[in-house]
Amino acid sequence: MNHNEKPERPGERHHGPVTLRGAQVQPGTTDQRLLDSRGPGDWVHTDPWRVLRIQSEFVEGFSALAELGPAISVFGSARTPTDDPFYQSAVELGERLVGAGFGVITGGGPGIMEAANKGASQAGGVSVGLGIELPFEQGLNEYVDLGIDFRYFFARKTMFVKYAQGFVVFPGGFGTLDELFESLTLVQTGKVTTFPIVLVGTSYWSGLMDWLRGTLAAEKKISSADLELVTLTDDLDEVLDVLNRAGETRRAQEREAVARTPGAAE
Ligand SMILES: C/C(=C\CNc1ncnc2c1ncn2[C@@H]1O[C@H](COP(=O)(O)O)[C@@H](O)[C@H]1O)CO
Repeated sequence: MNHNEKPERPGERHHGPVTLRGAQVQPGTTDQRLLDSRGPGDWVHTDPWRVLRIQSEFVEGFSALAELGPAISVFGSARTPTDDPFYQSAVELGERLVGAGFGVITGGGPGIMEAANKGASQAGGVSVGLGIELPFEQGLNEYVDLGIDFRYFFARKTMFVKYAQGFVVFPGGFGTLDELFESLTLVQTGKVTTFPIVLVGTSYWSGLMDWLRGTLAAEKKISSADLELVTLTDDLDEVLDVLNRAGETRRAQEREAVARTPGAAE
């Protein structure tokens, strides 16, 4: 009992504002009920429990990445072998992103993800891997210096966007397309602003770009301006240029926002 609680009469229990008497009084304490319980475990497979697990992925991700500086998310095929020219290009991009003051975020897996992490780590920068639980064991690639494993794709995808200033996308399959189109939708609908999306590999991506222009834009399912949300190039200088320019725009916007804040000029 603490000093401002009412004294308990025999057969009576107080829990904060609640008074329990007679059959309402449960034996033992709340701690005992938590620690001693040995009930069936099937509730861990229920949706209310999953909601807590999902929540914990956001909490873990937000706390691990809160102090990450400016970063770029790099995507591309998990199946790209180390002797593929795009692997080498992703290593170089990782290095150059670090040189330009960015950390590198990837899905933490093999292929292009490994290459970008390798470049970032070798250049002494921040190399982040956001792994995903898959039906087969694989683990984070060896060049990830800050790794988080996710059960849920959607929680992981939030981190790719929230902690990056832009996306660079190398040739890839369904996973890469999913990440590309999610980011395009977020930019198109204004959910993220000043967010460059760069596709590396003109010959790989030009069929898709032609289809977006010739079918989606032509049939007015997207506007022609939406096509300008993407930069298509083979040139890493251009990739860096696009990302740096967006970084400058973002910093100018932040300065303007501060200047508009009441009392900031005083
Ligand atoms: C296919 C193999 C391993 C898959 N391992 C992955 N680990 C982490 N992230 C992955 C993995 N596979 C896909 N992703 C995500 O999707 C993108 C690549 O998918 P794609 O279908 O290969 O284009 C990638 O950016 C990740 O975020 C066996 O080697």
